[in-house]
Order: sequence, then structure tokens, then C-alpha cells
Amino acid sequence: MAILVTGGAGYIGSHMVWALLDAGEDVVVIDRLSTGFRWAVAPQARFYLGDVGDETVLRQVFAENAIEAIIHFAGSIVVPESVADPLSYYENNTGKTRVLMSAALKAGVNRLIFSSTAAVYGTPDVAEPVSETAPLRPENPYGQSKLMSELMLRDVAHAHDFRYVALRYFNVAGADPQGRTGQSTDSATHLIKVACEAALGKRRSVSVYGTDYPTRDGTGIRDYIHVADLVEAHLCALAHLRRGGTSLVANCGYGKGFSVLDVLNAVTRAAGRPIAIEYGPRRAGDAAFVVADASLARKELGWVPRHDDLDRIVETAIAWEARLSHDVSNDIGTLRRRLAASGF
Ligand SMILES: NC(=O)c1ccc[n+]([C@@H]2O[C@H](COP(=O)([O-])OP(=O)(O)OC[C@H]3O[C@@H](n4cnc5c(N)ncnc54)[C@H](O)[C@@H]3O)[C@@H](O)[C@H]2O)c1
Ligand SMILES: O=c1ccn([C@@H]2O[C@H](COP(=O)(O)OP(=O)(O)O[C@H]3O[C@H](CO)[C@H](O)[C@H](O)[C@H]3O)[C@@H](O)[C@H]2O)c(=O)[nH]1
Repeated sequence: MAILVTGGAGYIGSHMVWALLDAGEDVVVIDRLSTGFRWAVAPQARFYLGDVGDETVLRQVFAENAIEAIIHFAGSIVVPESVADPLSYYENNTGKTRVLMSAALKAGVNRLIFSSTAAVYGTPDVAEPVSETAPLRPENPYGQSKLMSELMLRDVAHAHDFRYVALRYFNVAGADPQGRTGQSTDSATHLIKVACEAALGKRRSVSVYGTDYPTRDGTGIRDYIHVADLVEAHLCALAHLRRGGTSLVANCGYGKGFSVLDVLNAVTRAAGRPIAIEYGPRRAGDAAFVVADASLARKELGWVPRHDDLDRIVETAIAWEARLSHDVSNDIGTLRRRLAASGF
């Protein structure tokens, strides 16, 4: 039996594929390569170029592979884009999740792990770690589209023989400690990615969005989780579903908050040289403090994080960024030529 990873050519999905292969699993990937890269998919995985909203390709995937469970990463993830074009987010994140679930039920696949987000909570009322029972008040179409998918999963699990785990990720960062994959998107806006690019001279400076938050140094506080621990939580969720565990929704974070300045200091330490910092106004829609209460994932899924260290997260992110500058551009050229030769 194989695990189907949707969005397996993307940042988190490509780490998941490696983690599954490392664990001895058989892996099938479907990705339309809108933000992902074919070269990011481990060669041992079977790859389908296609859209998770395309019933024909889904039927083909389910017919050609014995799929035991789905790990569903495919989606659109840029918050301001979701505000500007909400319908495309409801279509790609909610509508296509519906198509995928429908095709899975028809094919008799009844286990799914879903990529949700801390954005479903909106701005927490108090500066305290947020648990899964906190009010759900997404403040943008991205968060809303993910919450709607969670609700579909809940209802389908009530109506059918179907179990799921929805993981609400906090701030995912870092790269595979073995250097096999990392965050490769060109126009990423995430703080650690941006700061690593600045440290390597790929951009002139980093802007600090707001210095007047009610936090210890005036900058925004987030819970940064190493992507390797995040994919480990998915392996725990898979084991939970395999042993007959009930459907559940769980936060993925460390429960520790770091400010923007903490992150920039860590990047400076890792790079061994200062980065240019510009202090600017707040970015619209940013909360002061977003930190997970992740006790449920530890208790129910037996998740034990192994990379809970901001310096380590940043070191792996910089190492990947450096590789991306040198090797990967060559790899992309090689891969493009290989794919062109094989008809893509
Ligand atoms: N990166 C984060 O900090 C973060 C935080 C919370 C939740 N998430 C969720 O995790 C998941 C993965 O995020 P990521 O950071 O790896 O993003 P990403 O953009 O790197 O990966 C998404 C992948 O899905 C593919 N894709 C998108 N729509 C598709 C479709 N309709 N059919 C087939 N493939 C499609 C893209 O080509 C890409 O390879 C997303 O669902 C995102 O909402 C990410
Ligand atoms: O160039 C930058 C980028 C970010 N920040 C600050 O750094 C912190 C982190 O910002 P990111 O853009 O890295 O991440 P967000 O917290 O905005 O968003 C993340 O967390 C959300 C949930 O809270 C969603 O899951 C979303 O997908 C995920 O990217 C914020 O205080 C932000 O204001 C800067 O100061 N400068």
C-alpha cells in the first residue's frame, strides 16, 4: 500500500516525501507544479503531474496505485493574495479538497491527514498559547478556506467510514537537516526565508514590520517549528490512524514564542555577519503574539519534537539557501533538460 502526498513538490510536501521514504513507505505524489518543483520530489516517489481538482487524474492515481492514506498539502498559501482573489482560494483550498475527498471515498480510501493553519484562530484575545478549543475566527480568505475544509472533513467523518487528522501548523521554517530539500519559492515572504536571503546577499535588507507591539521588544512574536518536526507529526498522525485512532485536530508548534528581533539575531549568528535591518510600520493583519499550545499533539499522537531550537532551524534554512544559490540552479537546468527529453 502507498501513501498519496498531494503538493509533494512544494516546501513542506517535499520534506514529507523524504520522511516517508526514510520510514520505508511507498509514496505517490500528485502536484500541478504551480509553486512546487519537479526536482524537489525524491526520485523514489511515483509522480503524477496534475491537479487535485481533476477527477480524471485522481481516478487514474487511485486505479494505478493501492493508496492507503492521503496526506493533503496541495493548496494556495499567500494571505494577501487570498484577500485580493478570495474565490481562487475557496476554489483551490476548499473546492478541490471536496473533489479529492469525494474521489477518495469512491476509491475506498478512508484516511486523510490535512494541512491546516494557525490562521484559523485569527488574532488571539490574549497573549497566551492558543489551544485547539480557542474560538475559530479566521481574518482572511486563506484561513477561512482552510477552516471550511476542516468542517468538510468533520462532516464526512460523521457520515462515512472515514477518519482524518487536521494539523494546524504555526510558523514552519528550516530545511531538511540532510540538505535534500528546503524552502525554494522565489518570492517567499516568510521572515526566516527573507532574512536568510538577506544574510546571503540575495536581498539588500530585511524590514521589521512594526516595533510598537505590546511585546517584550515591540516586535511580533511567533512559534517557529522546524519543518523536520512538522513532517514527523504527520508520521505520528499516520500511525495514529493506522492503529484505529479517532479523527482529531491538533496544533503543531513548540509552544515557545520568538520575536522578529530574536529571529534576526539568530540569522546574524548563523551567518557570522550582520544583516541590514530597516524598521518599518506594522504589516496589515499581523497579530502581536501567535504561539501554540501543542500539548494535544504530544499526548494524542505521541509526537516528540527533536529540532526545537531556533538556532538549528535558522542554520538549516541558511544552509539550504546557500545550496539553492549554487547547486539547485544547476539541478534545475539538468532536470528541465531531462523532463523536456521525456516529453514534459
Ligand atoms: N508554509 C507554512 O508556513 C504553512 C503554514 C500553515 C499551513 N501551511 C499549509 O501547508 C501546505 C503546504 O504549504 P507549503 O509551504 O509547502 O506551500 P508550497 O506552495 O511550497 O506547496 C504547495 C504545493 O501544492 C501544489 N499545488 C497547489 N495547488 C495545487 C492543486 N490544485 N493541485 C495540485 N497541486 C497543487 C504546488 O505546486 C506546491 O507544490 C499548504 O496547504 C499550506 O496551506 C503552510
Ligand atoms: O519581512 C518580514 C516578514 C515578516 N515579518 C514579521 O515576522 C513575523 C512572522 O511573519 P511571517 O510572514 O514569517 O509569518 P506569519 O506569522 O505572517 O504567517 C504564518 O503563520 C500563519 C498563522 O499564524 C499562517 O500559517 C501562514 O501560512 C504562515 O506563513 C510577523 O510578526 C511579521 O510581521 C517581518 O517583520 N518582516
